[in-house]
Amino acid sequence: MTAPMEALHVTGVNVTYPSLQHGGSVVALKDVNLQINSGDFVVALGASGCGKTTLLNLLAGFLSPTQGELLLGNKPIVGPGSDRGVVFQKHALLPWLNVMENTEFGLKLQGVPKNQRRATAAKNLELVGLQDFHQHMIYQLSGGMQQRVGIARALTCNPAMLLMDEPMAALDALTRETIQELLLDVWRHTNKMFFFITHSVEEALFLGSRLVVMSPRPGRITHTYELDFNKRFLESRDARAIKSSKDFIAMREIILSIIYGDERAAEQSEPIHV
Ligand SMILES: Nc1ncnc2c1ncn2[C@@H]1O[C@H](COP(=O)(O)OP(=O)(O)OP(=O)(O)O)[C@@H](O)[C@H]1O
Repeated sequence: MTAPMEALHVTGVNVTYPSLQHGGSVVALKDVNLQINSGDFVVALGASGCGKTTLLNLLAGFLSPTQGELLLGNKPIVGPGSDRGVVFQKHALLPWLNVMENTEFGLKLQGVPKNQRRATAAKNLELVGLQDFHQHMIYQLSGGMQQRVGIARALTCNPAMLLMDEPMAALDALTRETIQELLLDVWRHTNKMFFFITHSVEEALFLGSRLVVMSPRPGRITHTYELDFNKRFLESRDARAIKSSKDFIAMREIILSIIYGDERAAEQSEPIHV
């Protein structure tokens, strides 16, 4: 069974939260518009508080917009669903279950027969290089291996879209690079929509086929860039050569100057309240 080839449309989305500090409301997202097609790897980057997690929570269906619309295919997003898999930063696996049981968990909840769900989970564990670790308990795995289980688990219900909120943030630099490369292989293999949040400009440039830069107060998308460093990696397999290339470094400096500018501006301003 392949995931349906459908696009995600975010149109005119605003989110305001009640502000505990100031009594009024905080505008977390303002007039956000975004389209993601099958095979797009969209990375969101921006200064702290620019609304990245709020946007991911909307896509996951954990949160509803104050205004605007989110459509996956023809269906409005009104809550979490098996058409979207989420990979969290950490602590999302069930420690009392082994690797296979964690990976097949979503299919078990759906009532899929054991043989069938084990076959699907095994395929996804192979995709992330954990074919020899089915029986391991989560505490027996390194942080990088745990994130591989997280990715396999998020893929197991064959979602149209994979949502990732800083999934590499807790990993050491070397493991992080290995998982970045693995993620690009998974992306090429599955051709799903990927939405990925990071604080690392280098990671964003390396992974994304589209980079959306967000700016805080109020949170909005201010810049969009189409990128091909990921495709260049998939052709050459030489991540170091790509990350040290002139155009990669030039793009990194452009993005850093935007984000540093936003951070300085945010330090000097109060959140926008309504
Ligand atoms: N539940 C909430 N209640 C009130 N305000 C919130 C809530 N969640 C987020 N905010 C505010 O909304 C804004 C956007 O927050 P969000 O977590 O989406 O940003 P972010 O870009 O993911 O930040 P970071 O990079 O620091 O994780 C911030 O000003 C934050 O303080």
